[in-house]
Amino acid sequence: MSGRSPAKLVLEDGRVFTGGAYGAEGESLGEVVFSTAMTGYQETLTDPSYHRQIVVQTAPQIGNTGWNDEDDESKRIWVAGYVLRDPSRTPSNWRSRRTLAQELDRQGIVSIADVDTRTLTRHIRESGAMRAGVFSGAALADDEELLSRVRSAPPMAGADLAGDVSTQQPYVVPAIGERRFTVAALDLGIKSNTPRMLAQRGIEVHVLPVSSSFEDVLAVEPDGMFLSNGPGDPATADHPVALTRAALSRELPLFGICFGNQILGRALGLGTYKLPYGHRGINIPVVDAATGRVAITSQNHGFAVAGAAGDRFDTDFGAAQVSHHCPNDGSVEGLRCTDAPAFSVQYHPEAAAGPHDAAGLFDEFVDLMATRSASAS
Ligand SMILES: NC(=O)CC[C@H](N)C(=O)O
Repeated sequence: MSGRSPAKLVLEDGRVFTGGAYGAEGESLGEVVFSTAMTGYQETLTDPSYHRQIVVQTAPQIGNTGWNDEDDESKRIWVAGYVLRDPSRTPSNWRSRRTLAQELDRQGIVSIADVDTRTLTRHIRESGAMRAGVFSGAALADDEELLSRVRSAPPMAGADLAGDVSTQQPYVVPAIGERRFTVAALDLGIKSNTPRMLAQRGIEVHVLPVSSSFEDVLAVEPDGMFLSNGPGDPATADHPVALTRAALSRELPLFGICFGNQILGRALGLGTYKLPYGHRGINIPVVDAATGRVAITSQNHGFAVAGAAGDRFDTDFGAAQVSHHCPNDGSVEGLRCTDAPAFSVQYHPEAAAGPHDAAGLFDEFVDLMATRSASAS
């Protein structure tokens, strides 16, 4: 027996899972999604792309390395709630400062443990990601009442969330070593490791609020523009799409990750759609159309760009193609312009804790800026 007080996870379709209260007690509402990552839970919890989502970990034991003061991907935990099978009772790691449960409690994240996460994950795979709520303590009530609270929450489709997570003020992450390039990074929910990996390549990163104008972008005299990951439905990201179109028409070198891939897709005239249950994990294969090579990647998205493996299409900015796809479901995993210096991927080259197969994409961005500045001078 865990000794935990009762808690419930209630799904929008009426399915109820019982477990024990973990972290903070109370109520959390969001979209329930599962991640198959078996490590890196601290990075998952602090990834702003998980804003308004209740994350289920399929790995049964989570929390073994506790919580440290170095690995956060942002200033806080963003997941709305957390669902676990069997949290570690005795974390052990030289960097650990407190337990996962303590940190969830400290940040008020209402979570649930002792859940049959295997059954739950199968249910989400069959019925799709949907709204849900975690309830414990004073928030517990009968199932009908809890279900009506879940159904009153806003769905993820149509949610415009980048403004909730973006920085209010611009800030600069200096280049490590000699500064080679300056990049304007639009913060749609950027993870700390992204500016770090750019900085390691001699890039001075100006992280800009999502509300920035194209004049704000140009004011940093950028050699390139970067579109970050972020939460919410890409169909709502009209302003970032407009900024991207402005960058494309000026032939400003551009690189986008995840939400950034969806925004580039829209800027090129493609649609986006909601996947049934998304891709969340750290061992998801991606095929490169140019070489046929497969990379094992970290992913976290619920939407995708409409298209198919290897598609070539005309855009307002010349030709472009689907550069990568996922062999699991055939969905688009990358875009590349042929006539403009722009590319993007749906997966995460900045992934920490790994895998690192895709880290070379940051070098490609550097090469794109180097080619561009050589041809301009
Ligand atoms: N990690 C991300 O950038 C996610 C992008 C988008 N919110 C999605 O779920 O598809």
